Amino acid sequence: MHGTYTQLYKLCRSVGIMIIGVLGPRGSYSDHAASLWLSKEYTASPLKDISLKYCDDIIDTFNAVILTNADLGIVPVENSIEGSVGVTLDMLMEHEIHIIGEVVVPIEHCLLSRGKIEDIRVILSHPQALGQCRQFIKSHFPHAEIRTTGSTSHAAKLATEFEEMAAIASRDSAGMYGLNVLLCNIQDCNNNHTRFIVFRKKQEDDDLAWKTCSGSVAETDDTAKRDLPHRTSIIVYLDRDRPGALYDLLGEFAIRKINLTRIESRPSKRILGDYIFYIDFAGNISDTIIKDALNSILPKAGMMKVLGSYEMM
Ligand SMILES: O=C(O)C(=O)Cc1ccccc1
Repeated sequence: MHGTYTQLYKLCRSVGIMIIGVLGPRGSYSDHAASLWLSKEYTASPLKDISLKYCDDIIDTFNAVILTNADLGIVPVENSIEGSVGVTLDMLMEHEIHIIGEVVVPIEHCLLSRGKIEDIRVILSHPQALGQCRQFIKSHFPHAEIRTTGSTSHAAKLATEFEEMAAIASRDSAGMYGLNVLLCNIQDCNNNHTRFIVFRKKQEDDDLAWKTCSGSVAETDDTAKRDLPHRTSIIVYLDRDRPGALYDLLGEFAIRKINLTRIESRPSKRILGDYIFYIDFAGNISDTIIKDALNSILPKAGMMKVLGSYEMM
């Protein structure tokens, strides 16, 4: 199976097709995020040059880029109701990837089924979607069996099999899989948005953009894009547990008036109570002030990984 995919990728690349890994099947929110991103980035070039590879889950989407040479991957990273997508953060730490863009997608979950509301015994969806509709499920279907799936569109596909099954998924996937929309906008807060990241495999010179000093070649590329507001994402591990270590690290941003847009901790998986930090901030790694901040953090950190700078949405 793996060999067949690899041959297919080689063929696509040889004829100039860009392959993008997303959560499948068709109709997932990741699929929608990919369309939005492509329409923004590739307005001039025809979409026939792009081929989406539908992956079973987020880990497979990373593998498509890391192992089977998909050019890009698009995965959810955080949601305004449910917070971080833990598996995405873990994969960002585990693999050598480079973030090149982000897409923010408004999410309106619907309850889809072949049957009627009173038939529903089983509710299927991606864990993030189930989390975003936790109160809805508890109040409307307190006795339903809950089953998790790799994506919301996979849930919709499965729900076509039995009338007692309902999927929490997008309105688009109802049309694609021939399901009825029983209820719409069922998430626990009206304002529901998910941020997706667009990434590729890390290249050797990606780190030169912040490791080289002012006036170097790396600093001068892509000047037009640098004028748009950018976000930079890094991962830091502090190694030695000491009072004020995080304060000290964050101070490097504060003294330069760099605006942090997100900070998230995740277990290091070494020992209980040991964490790595995911930090996003406004600015581009090609900017001198950002380079200075990163180069000042480097000696204070046990490990620092720069994930990339990309246009803010
Ligand atoms: O399952 C999907 O459709 C995804 O793309 C993951 C997801 C699930 C719920 C909200 C946003 C993204």
